[in-house]
Amino acid sequence: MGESSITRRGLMLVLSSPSGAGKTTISREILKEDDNLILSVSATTRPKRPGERHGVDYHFVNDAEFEAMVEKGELLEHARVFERRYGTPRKPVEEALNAGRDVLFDIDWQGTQQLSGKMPKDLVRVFILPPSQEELERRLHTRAQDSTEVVKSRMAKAADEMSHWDAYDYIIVNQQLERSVEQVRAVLTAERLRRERLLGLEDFVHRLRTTG
Ligand SMILES: Nc1nc2c(ncn2[C@@H]2O[C@H](COP(=O)(O)OP(=O)(O)O)[C@@H](O)[C@H]2O)c(=O)[nH]1
Ligand SMILES: Nc1ncnc2c1ncn2[C@@H]1O[C@H](COP(=O)(O)OP(=O)(O)O)[C@@H](O)[C@H]1O
Repeated sequence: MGESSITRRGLMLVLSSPSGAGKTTISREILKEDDNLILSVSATTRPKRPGERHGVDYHFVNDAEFEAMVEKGELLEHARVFERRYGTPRKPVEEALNAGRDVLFDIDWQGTQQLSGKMPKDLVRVFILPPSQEELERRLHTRAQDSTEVVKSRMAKAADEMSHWDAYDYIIVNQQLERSVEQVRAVLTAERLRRERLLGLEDFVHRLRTTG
């Protein structure tokens, strides 16, 4: 039996949420069990939290280094969040997509908006909401790596961030973690089958229809 000759361009799976809703936790679960999905590691000027690793969680850079990346056009998108700068390195993304690999982005609504303008066909946008305001606050405290002051400022911003839900294709309320993870997987499974992403389909069907 021959293999089907259908291949596919990679897709860009964007996960956004107000800080603390659970997107980092969900991303890690998805990445663990998906060989064709890689994480886009952003550059940021924010300080490293305990447990975070340079080049794995973020590329931790200073303001001058970040500005140099912007100047050289090395970032696909960039934005300011909580007074810090964040951006997506372009090269790894382009290489992955061309190789048929999918890329997961943990970026905010500003970055999503920029990518929507640049690469609308490759983009699948998922917005994650907390089940309630109380639970969001509880999760921010549980994470316990930010000062009370930072938690307060993040709660204040959450209301603003959540107003951008309508710029996303899929909305997931992260109540039970396992269920949310399943839901993101379902989106990924379906989006991978979209006709527009498939390459070599005409030839494949032509051969299926040719007798002899
Ligand atoms: N536009 C943009 N946003 C990013 C990027 N990397 C991270 N973010 C967003 O910046 C915000 C703060 O991220 P972080 O400091 O890691 O705190 P978190 O809220 O615990 O994830 C989150 O909303 C991220 O999605 C990026 O490369 N571009
Ligand atoms: N479904 C869930 N139920 C309970 N706690 C959760 C759930 N999802 C995430 N958390 C917890 O909430 C906190 C914030 O999650 P995190 O993934 O860091 O959020 P984000 O990346 O959106 O800022 C973490 O302590 C995490 O373990």
